[in-house]
Amino acid sequence: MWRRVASLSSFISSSSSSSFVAQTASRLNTWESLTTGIPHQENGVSVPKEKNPFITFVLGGPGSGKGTQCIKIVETFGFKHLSAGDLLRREIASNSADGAMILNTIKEGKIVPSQVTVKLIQKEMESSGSNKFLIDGFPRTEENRVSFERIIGVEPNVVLFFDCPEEEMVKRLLNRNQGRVDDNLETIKKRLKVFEALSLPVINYYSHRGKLYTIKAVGTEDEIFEQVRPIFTAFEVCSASTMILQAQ
Ligand SMILES: Nc1ncnc2c1ncn2[C@@H]1O[C@H](COP(=O)(O)OP(=O)(O)OP(=O)(O)O)[C@@H](O)[C@H]1O
Ligand SMILES: Nc1ccn([C@H]2C[C@H](O)[C@@H](COP(=O)(O)O)O2)c(=O)n1
Ligand SMILES: [Mg+2]
Repeated sequence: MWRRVASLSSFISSSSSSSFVAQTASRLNTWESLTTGIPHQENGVSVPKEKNPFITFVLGGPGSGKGTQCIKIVETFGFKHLSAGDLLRREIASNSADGAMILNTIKEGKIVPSQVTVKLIQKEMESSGSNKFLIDGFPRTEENRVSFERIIGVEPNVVLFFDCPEEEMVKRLLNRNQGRVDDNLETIKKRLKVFEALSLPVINYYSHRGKLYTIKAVGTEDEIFEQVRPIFTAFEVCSASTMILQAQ
C-alpha cells in the first residue's frame, strides 16, 4: 500500500502565476509523486521519501477512444498504461481459474467482480517498476472505485472522461474489427446501459471531488489529444517546480 502525503495545493495556488498550472496544482493532492523522492528533513533527521504513484483513471463509454488516447499519452508523457479490459482478456486467453467467468461476463456486457480486476491491476502496478499509471477503463462502478481505494490505498490524481455521443461510439465499435467478443450490436447495447447506470455515477463522484477533466471526444484523434496534452503538461510544470523548491 502506498503512503499518502499532505496536500501542497494551497501553497501552489497562491504562488504560481499561471492560472492553468495553479488550477492543476490545486487538484494535485499527491503531487510529490512525479518528483525524484529527494530525502527530506523530519524532526531534524534526513529520511528518504516514499514515492507515491501518480494515478490517472481514464473513463468514458465503450468506443469513446480511451485506448487510442492512452497510446498518445504514453508516447508523449511516458506513463505505464494498464487497460483493465486488456488485463481481463489476458486472463481469458491464459485459461486462468477466473477465465470462463470473465469471458461470460464480458459477452454479457456486464462488470467483472472488483476483487478480480483490482488484483490484476495491483499485480501489474507492483511489477511495472513505474510510478506513473494510466488506468484505462477503470473504475467502471462504485464497487470498483471503493475496492481500488481499499486494496491499493490511494486515490487518483487525475480522472479523464472522454465524452462521446452514443451514436459515434456505436459506429466506432462496429468498425473496430479487432475480433472482440463484445463488439456486436447486442452486447454494445448492454455495455451502453451499464455505462449509463453504473459508470456515470463514478464520473460524477470525481467531478464533485474536483478531479475530473472532461474531454470532448469527437473529431480526429489528434484534435482530441490536443485537449488532453495541456492537462499533463501542467502537471509536469508543477512537478518541475516541486523539484526546484526541494533543491533549495
Ligand atoms: N477520434 C476518433 N475518430 C474516429 N475513430 C476513432 C477515434 N478514436 C478512436 N477511434 C477508433 O474507434 C475504435 C474504438 O476506440 P478505442 O478502442 O480507443 O475505444 P475505447 O474507449 O478504448 O473502447 P472500449 O471501452 O471498448 O475499450 C477504434 O477502432 C479506434 O481506432
Ligand atoms: N473495470 C472493468 C473494465 C472492464 N471490464 C470488462 C467489461 C467490459 O465490457 C470489458 C471490456 O473492457 P474495455 O476493454 O472496453 O475497457 O471488460 C470490467 O468488468 N471491469
Ligand atoms: Mg479500450
